[in-house]
Amino acid sequence: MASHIGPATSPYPYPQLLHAPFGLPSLTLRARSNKPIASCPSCNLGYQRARVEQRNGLKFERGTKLLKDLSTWGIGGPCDYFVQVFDNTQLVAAVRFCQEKSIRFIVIGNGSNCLFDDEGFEGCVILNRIKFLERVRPGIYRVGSGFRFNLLGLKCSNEGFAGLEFAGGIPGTVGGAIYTNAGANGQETADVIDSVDILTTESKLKRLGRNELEFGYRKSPFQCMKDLAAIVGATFRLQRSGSARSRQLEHLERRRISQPIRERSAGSVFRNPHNAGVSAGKLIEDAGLKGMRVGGVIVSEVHANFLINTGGSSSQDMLHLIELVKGGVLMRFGIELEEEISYIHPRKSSQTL
Ligand SMILES: NC(=O)C1=CN([C@@H]2O[C@H](COP(=O)(O)OP(=O)(O)OC[C@H]3O[C@@H](n4cnc5c(N)ncnc54)[C@H](OP(=O)(O)O)[C@@H]3O)[C@@H](O)[C@H]2O)C=CC1
Ligand SMILES: C=C(O[C@H]1[C@H](O)[C@@H](CO)O[C@H](OP(=O)(O)OP(=O)(O)OC[C@H]2O[C@@H](n3ccc(=O)[nH]c3=O)[C@H](O)[C@@H]2O)[C@@H]1NC(C)=O)C(=O)O
Repeated sequence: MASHIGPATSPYPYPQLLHAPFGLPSLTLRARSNKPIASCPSCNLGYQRARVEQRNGLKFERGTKLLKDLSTWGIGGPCDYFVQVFDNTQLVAAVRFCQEKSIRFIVIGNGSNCLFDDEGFEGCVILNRIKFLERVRPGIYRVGSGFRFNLLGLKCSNEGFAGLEFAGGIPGTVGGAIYTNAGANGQETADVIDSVDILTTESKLKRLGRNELEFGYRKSPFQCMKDLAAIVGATFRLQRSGSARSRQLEHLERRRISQPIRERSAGSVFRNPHNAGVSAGKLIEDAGLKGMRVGGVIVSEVHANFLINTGGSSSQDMLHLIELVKGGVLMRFGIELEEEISYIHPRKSSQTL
């Protein structure tokens, strides 16, 4: 998406309080710019004063936010700027701020489909918290893109409407689900979209009807929309059904048994290969790769398409294991797996691995 605006200007170092670990002698710490950091007068340890930039009621945290705290994998270093937005006006203001400063930005939801880098992100990370839910008519739900997809799925099914049963148990946001065209159990997000509201890079709000949007398996038009700043909301059209909730409970139970839901993962790492008639997870298992480990990352014994951060994993560990898995499947079956997750490069705009 066109989330990367202007050159990557990285005025590091930003603020972290960089106190040295307890017991260590006083150090002159250096941030990534190699500029020395001032000494703390009280404890004589190196530090930088935390800085927050305020603009139009928004608080931009500079250099203190660790991306590992924003991703389900628990991996990622600091971002130059971090801001949370709760409505469209704030989102517009955040995007304008980035444009004025010529800094890149990305919009994230729950970080359940992202691999951040240990080096962090030279730009601004906008955390989407646009969370309204409106019942327009029975079966028609208008919802903010920061609304939890799991919760939307549970509510709709409980209220007797079918189409979003599969969303139960999916850890992302509505925006992330639309962007990735999330799917499971034979259903996908695109099936029930009526329209999607977006913010363009020219700060225009636009409503796109379902017939203007072409989706595919784990593909949406938003992934290559040049003037997209963010998805801000969507309207879903569901069908009345007395069995939606019981179907959802069955899916949830199957998910609980077949996926390592309590571990640190990003769901399926690879898309299922097109026309191969077999899932990526099965291919990885049959290539003998379950349990393969690099540093803190392991191929799950429960579902081989899930790579688990067992603790202390680096982004390099993850990238390395992804390459090993791809290589193993290619060698054994001649099939090239394609990543489903997005890798957020610290400096480059491209997010493909
Ligand atoms: N089936 C399953 O069990 C699982 C499914 N998933 C899938 O991953 C999805 C990820 O959701 P979530 O965690 O919220 O997403 P993330 O925060 O992980 O973001 C993933 C990508 O989606 C884009 N994105 C997210 N929100 C928006 C938005 N409002 N507007 C435009 N682009 C957006 C971002 O693009 P950019 O970087 O370009 O800004 C980002 O790279 C889930 O909904 C689901 O599809 C994940 C785990 C398990
Ligand atoms: C988890 C995600 O979505 C999941 C979604 O939850 C499930 C449930 O419908 O179906 C897809 O997985 P999947 O194709 O691996 O589905 P599963 O039902 O788990 O497995 C398919 C087949 O492969 C076999 N299988 C799976 C994993 C494994 O390690 N070994 C194995 O043999 C299973 O036994 C089954 O016969 C989605 N993944 C993709 C890439 O399409 C996600 O997108 O992050």
